[in-house]
Amino acid sequence: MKKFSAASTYKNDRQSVVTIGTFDGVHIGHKAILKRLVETAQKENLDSTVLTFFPHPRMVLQQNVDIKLLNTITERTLLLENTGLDNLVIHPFTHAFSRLTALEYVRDILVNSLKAKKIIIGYDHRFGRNRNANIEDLKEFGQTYNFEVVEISAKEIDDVAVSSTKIRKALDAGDIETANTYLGYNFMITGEVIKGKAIGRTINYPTANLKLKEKYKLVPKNGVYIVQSYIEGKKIFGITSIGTNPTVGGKEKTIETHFLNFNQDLYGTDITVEFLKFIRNEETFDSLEALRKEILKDENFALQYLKARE
Ligand SMILES: Cc1cc2nc3c(=O)[nH]c(=O)nc-3n(C[C@H](O)[C@H](O)[C@H](O)COP(=O)(O)O)c2cc1C
Ligand SMILES: Nc1ncnc2c1ncn2[C@@H]1O[C@H](COP(=O)(O)OP(=O)(O)O)[C@@H](O)[C@H]1O
Repeated sequence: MKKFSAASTYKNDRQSVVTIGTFDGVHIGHKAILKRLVETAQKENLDSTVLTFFPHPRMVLQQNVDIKLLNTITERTLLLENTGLDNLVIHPFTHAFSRLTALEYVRDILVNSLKAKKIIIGYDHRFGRNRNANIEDLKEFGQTYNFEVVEISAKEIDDVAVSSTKIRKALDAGDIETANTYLGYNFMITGEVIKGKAIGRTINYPTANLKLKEKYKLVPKNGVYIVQSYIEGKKIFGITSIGTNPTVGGKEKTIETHFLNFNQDLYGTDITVEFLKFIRNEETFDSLEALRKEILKDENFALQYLKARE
């Protein structure tokens, strides 16, 4: 897959079949569209091209809204790459871009830059300044500029019944199983292991504290989860606590994982934690000993759950 950091840098002799969207999550609904894109391109001897935007339009247009995304741009890029497409254009979504008229957008970006011969798009897609234009307008532009519009119907979209919003809501409620089913992979968070208060080891539960690079990454609701990671290529299960650690008087939100049957220095390394199941809400305990006993229960619950899955 070739990656381009703006439509203006796109270079290609071949014409393309294009699909456009934010694709946050690259979930099973997105994957159905992307599969169609790649298959159409192969059949018609065109390049398959995805036009996506970063930052998320709402991060730019509604700056007071603290929008959280299912994927970092790195994750989105990797997930899109795995669909087998030829070209990924990550176009900077700026105020200036949002002010382009429908005509300017179609002519300059889709036709002149991306050489669109065919555009596969959802029935409710809107574009151009103030989202003024719709799919019927796009079809008209197609007659002027000689491209075809393939509409994905409401039924096709409803049949999948998946949306990034539904997945965000599931994660906000700690419903990892629903989120993972819709995503088609395990929801994950990547960060660098940093030093914490070094209390964990004193209760025999050392925890790798993750520092996230991206402020906009969605973190599931506070609580305790069963997770898995790949450390030096080996799958290791763990129990993750998300929250402010009220028992030890914490204030900042932390994401910390105790890996099961594991003893290794992880400071400074990048770790990806894949979420498998919610165990319980975060609680305030009277003592560290009471917390230790509860974590022991969490550990046993996780071991049983993982054993039953085998
Ligand atoms: C599985 C697990 C469950 C946890 N549950 C809670 C909890 O319910 N309440 C709480 O205050 N802290 C909870 N913690 C966080 C501990 O307070 C924290 O790991 C401990 O203070 C060590 O912090 P440190 O990494 O800064 O040394 C939990 C930690 C783990 C690993
Ligand atoms: N089973 C384990 N799970 C998580 N971290 C472990 C484990 N064994 C050793 N470690 C190491 O111990 C560190 C955590 O110890 P801890 O006492 O909780 O200190 P901190 O407060 O700095 O996180 C981890 O960052 C990692 O380097």
